[in-house]
Amino acid sequence: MTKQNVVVPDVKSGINDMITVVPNASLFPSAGQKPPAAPGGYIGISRKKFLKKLETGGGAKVNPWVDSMKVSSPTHAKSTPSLSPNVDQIESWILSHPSALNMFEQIMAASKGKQIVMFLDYDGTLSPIVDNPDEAFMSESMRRAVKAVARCFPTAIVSGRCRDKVYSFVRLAELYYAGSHGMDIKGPAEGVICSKVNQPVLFQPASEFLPMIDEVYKALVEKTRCIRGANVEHNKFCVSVHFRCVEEKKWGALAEQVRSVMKEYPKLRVTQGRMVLEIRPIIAWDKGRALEFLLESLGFANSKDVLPVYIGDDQTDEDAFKVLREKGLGFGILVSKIPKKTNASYSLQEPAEVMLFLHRLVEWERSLRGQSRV
Ligand SMILES: O=P(O)(O)OC[C@H]1O[C@H](O[C@H]2O[C@H](CO)[C@@H](O)[C@H](O)[C@H]2O)[C@H](O)[C@@H](O)[C@@H]1O
Repeated sequence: MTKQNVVVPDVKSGINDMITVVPNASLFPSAGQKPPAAPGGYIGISRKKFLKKLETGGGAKVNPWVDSMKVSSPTHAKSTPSLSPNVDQIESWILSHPSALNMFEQIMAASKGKQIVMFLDYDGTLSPIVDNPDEAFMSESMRRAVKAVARCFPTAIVSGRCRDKVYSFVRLAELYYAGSHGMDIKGPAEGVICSKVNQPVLFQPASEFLPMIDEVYKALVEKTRCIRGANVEHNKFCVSVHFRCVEEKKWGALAEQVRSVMKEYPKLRVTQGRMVLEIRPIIAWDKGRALEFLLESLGFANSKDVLPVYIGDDQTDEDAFKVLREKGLGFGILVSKIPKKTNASYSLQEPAEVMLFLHRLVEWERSLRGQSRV
């Protein structure tokens, strides 16, 4: 196997999933290479303990892909007390990542004299996590909340999904959409002013990978056909292999099939999301770069007059949180019920709280403008 196709920069978990992060680790370490780093993103298990878990009887290493798949599984975490954070850890995490609802006034105080720009992840942020990715619908009340926010501030949806697919869920033409983990960016529909310079926005930095992604999608569908519950999703510039509905004892077989395909594609990498393996091009582009691109196209390149607020639940959202933190710009808000290592400043527990936060934003903006409350 070549070095390129073993890149696994992030392994994350999800909301109820006891997620862990394995930054810059390979899922398939080659000879002499260290096993994946400890789940540094997870609060509640030490690196030493995690490495120990990688060893089975006789010292044979468990397939690290399967291991990280297990660690990100709610059933696995629930049945493994050592993976659960204790009360002290939860309290200390809440102190360092307070609720964005409780801190609303402080957040708004920081926006004085600045243009707020909203960035919203989709799955797990605007819609609850469900078994079937095709049924991750957004509620009408959430749609109304996002629509109201977009009337007040430039608003973008930033998703791992194919842009058309996420648009079919959100159905609001006035938004910016960054699909395929930010590799497919489009501004609001024609007729809606979409940037300060009033130019349409369309950016696809991974176009040359389209044929390869089509090919790998077909190969993955074929190879995983025999594994009940496996679901391969074509996200245009990337592919998702879902294992949420695959029996845990089959995860090894699934990982093996994915590996057998991926070894032929050194220009693609695999990362892990919430019960999903994500296959995408090895290019220096992610949700963080998409955020920067959108701010620039809105006329806020290197500007201090902007306050971006990014809300997301996923490991891929960490790229955007990191950009905000490094630039000292705006705020990241992590949607999670459990402590996780994050670059976000604040937290919200679930999509219902995201909706409350959006409502408060709109009320705040309207009260500032002296408009009547709807
Ligand atoms: O960036 P996002 O908008 O959060 O997209 C990330 C992935 O979300 C979807 O998968 C996740 O949600 C599904 C529906 O709730 C769930 O079944 C799955 O287990 C989750 O991983 C989407 O299907 C993926 O293609 C996205 O990459």
